[in-house]
Parts: sequence; C-alpha cells; structure tokens
Amino acid sequence: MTDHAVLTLEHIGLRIGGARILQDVSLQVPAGEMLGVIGPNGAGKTTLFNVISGVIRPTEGTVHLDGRDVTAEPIHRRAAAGLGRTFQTSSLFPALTVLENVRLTAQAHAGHATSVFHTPRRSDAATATASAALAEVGLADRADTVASGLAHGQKRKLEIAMLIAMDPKVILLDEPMAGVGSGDVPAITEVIRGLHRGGRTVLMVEHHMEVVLGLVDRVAVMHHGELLAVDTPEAVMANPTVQSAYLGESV
Ligand SMILES: Nc1ncnc2c1ncn2[C@@H]1O[C@H](COP(=O)(O)OP(=O)(O)OP(=O)(O)O)[C@@H](O)[C@H]1O
Repeated sequence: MTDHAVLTLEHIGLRIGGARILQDVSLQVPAGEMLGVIGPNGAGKTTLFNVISGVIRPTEGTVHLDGRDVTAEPIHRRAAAGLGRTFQTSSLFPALTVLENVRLTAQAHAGHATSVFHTPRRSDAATATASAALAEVGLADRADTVASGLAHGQKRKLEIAMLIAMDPKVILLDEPMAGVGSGDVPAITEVIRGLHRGGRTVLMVEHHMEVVLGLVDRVAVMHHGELLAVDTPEAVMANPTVQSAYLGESV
C-alpha cells in the first residue's frame, strides 16, 4: 500500500453459496483521483461498491480507507471514517425541502443528532455547509423546494450535494446517470467534474461510456468478478483483452 492511496483493496474475493462473485480484486486509488468502474452487466461492479461501503463483507481480502483497515467495520462506521456513497435508487427525504435534506447530512457529519421525524434543528454552521453544497451543484435557487417536486436530474444533483455536505474522503457514485434524460446528462457531468476539480476522490460506476471516458483519470474494467485492467481511458480502449471481453461488443 502506498502512502497516498486513500482507498486500497487487497485481494478481495466474495463467494455467495457456490458462486464466486468477486475474485482477487486489488486496487489502489490515490487521493484526488477520479476512477471509473465499467464492465458488462453482472460483472460485479455494484457488488464491489457494496464491499467497499460495508454493505457486504468480503470472504477474502481487505479494504483500507485512508490507511485504516475497515474490512470488518459496518456501513455507518465507514461513513463516519469518510466514505460517502450514492445508490442506484434515490435516498432523499421526499417530504423535506432541498435545503433540509442537505442540512440533515451536514448535521450528521458534524455529529448532531438527526431524525427524519423532527424538523431539522436550526444550525447556522450546518445551514452554511448545506447552502455551499447546493451552490456547488447548481441548486441554490431550489433550496426551499420540497424534494419530491424536483425533476429527476435535479434529484441526482441533490444527492451529490448531500454527499458534499459530509465532506467525504472517498465518494462512490453508483450509476449517477441512471434514469437521467439525455438533456440532463451534460449538467450532471459538470457537477461530477466539479467534484474532481475540488480535489475529491471519486469512484464512479457508470454504463454511459462517453461520460466515463470523458471524466475519469483511470478506468477499472471488471469482467466475471475480476479486474481485467486499470489504466487511462486511452490505454483501456486500446487494450485487446478489454476489447474482446467487453468494449468490442459495446463501443
Ligand atoms: N446476494 C447475491 N447472491 C447471489 N448472487 C449475487 C448476489 N449479489 C450479486 N450477485 C451476482 O453477482 C454478479 C455481479 O452482480 P453485480 O450487481 O455486482 O453486477 P454489476 O456489474 O453491478 O451489474 P449491472 O451493471 O447489471 O448493475 C451477478 O451475477 C449477480 O447475479
């Protein structure tokens, strides 16, 4: 493990029943990198995110976050240690306003008690953090809108703002373009690019190949639960093993 790797996977394996879902996945993600994770359906991308975020414990191997072994730690401990994640399905509180949604995560990060059953406590610091996160994703003018009233693309931006407010060391984006209309893709791409420009470390599973290749520093290619290659977009596109296993049929 190098000193500057903020996320390190070593020899991750996962067996469920008789099935081998992940096999010998090793990966180092330096601080500030944006890494795309691609691969055909069923390749193991979401499962890998589940292993990183603590939803699933691997049967082999280790996960280190910022040098600390979190392999045995539950989801909330990893989140507290700086792992932020969006899911393929929305994780918003639909009855709260846009600002209240972000303020909840800002308060949670600051260590305040939060409950969805109470009006979020007024806190100047949390409100300032939330407002800054909304400005970063371009939703400042929707702060008082009830979240359920947002268009789909705006909900995706709100989810990213909720992550930003937690100031995570590593951000996992699970298919940020899923369900997003083609008209919203450029704006959300810019929000993700902004995460990177801000120096954040981002891993992104995404099927939208143009988005991935245009955004990331490196691409990790998964196939049948294994990492086929981890390299620059250009090198991955030119890799014959990747082409025959995946890109040849999809790009
Ligand atoms: N809990 C489970 N029990 C059994 N098999 C599972 C389980 N979770 C995932 N799998 C299998 O593991 C493989 C990898 O699934 P995963 O969802 O991680 O792939 P993916 O690359 O994210 O696919 P997609 O692009 O379709 O989202 C699939 O064959 C899936 O059926």
